[in-house]
Amino acid sequence: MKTNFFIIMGVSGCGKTSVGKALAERLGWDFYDADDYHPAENVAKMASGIPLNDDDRAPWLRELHKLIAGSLAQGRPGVLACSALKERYRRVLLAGNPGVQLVHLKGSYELIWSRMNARAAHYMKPHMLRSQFEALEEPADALVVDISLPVEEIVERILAWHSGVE
Ligand SMILES: Nc1ncnc2c1ncn2[C@@H]1O[C@H](COP(=O)(O)OP(=O)(O)OP(=O)(O)O)[C@@H](O)[C@H]1O
Ligand SMILES: O=C(O)[C@H](O)[C@@H](O)[C@H](O)[C@H](O)CO
Repeated sequence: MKTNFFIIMGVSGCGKTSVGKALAERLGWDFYDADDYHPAENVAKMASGIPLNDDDRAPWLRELHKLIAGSLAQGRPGVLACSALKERYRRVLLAGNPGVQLVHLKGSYELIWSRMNARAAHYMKPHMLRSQFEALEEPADALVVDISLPVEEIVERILAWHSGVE
């Protein structure tokens, strides 16, 4: 199956936005950041230091599923940066959406912690990182890329995979 859509996933601060944008630019595909689709209540909850639960994420995931289905239906390939931490969340995103490839940006707690602390003001505060790792269920079917590499190199690896399988 030809890949028409990438979901760049992983815990907060793993580099989804940086890698997703750069990848979309290289491919000439549309870029979407799932953070832009959180309802205001979810952002307020995270900003107050409370992790989201399954119920908070459910409507957000349904919205993102529609987004992917809509872009595939229009024949517009895309890249979505989305935490997609649990298997059941990924099932919602992928249901009936063929040609979507997951890319898991994987790195240590310590590395991501240090990057989150260095990042300019963001509603997701570094102390929330523990809960992100607790929620994470690593996918078995993703392309896994090590985030200690520079963004450009991560993008090269995804592009190499993409050209190798098609
Ligand atoms: N491969 C990398 N090498 C060095 N720095 C990186 C890399 N990837 C991301 N960063 C930096 O780490 C920080 C977090 O990256 P980014 O915002 O892209 O992550 P994210 O997964 O989208 O985070 P969130 O989900 O919390 O929005 C940023 O300051 C970014 O510049
Ligand atoms: O599922 C979640 O808990 C959220 O999507 C978070 O991962 C943040 O929105 C994102 O990472 C921004 O920091």
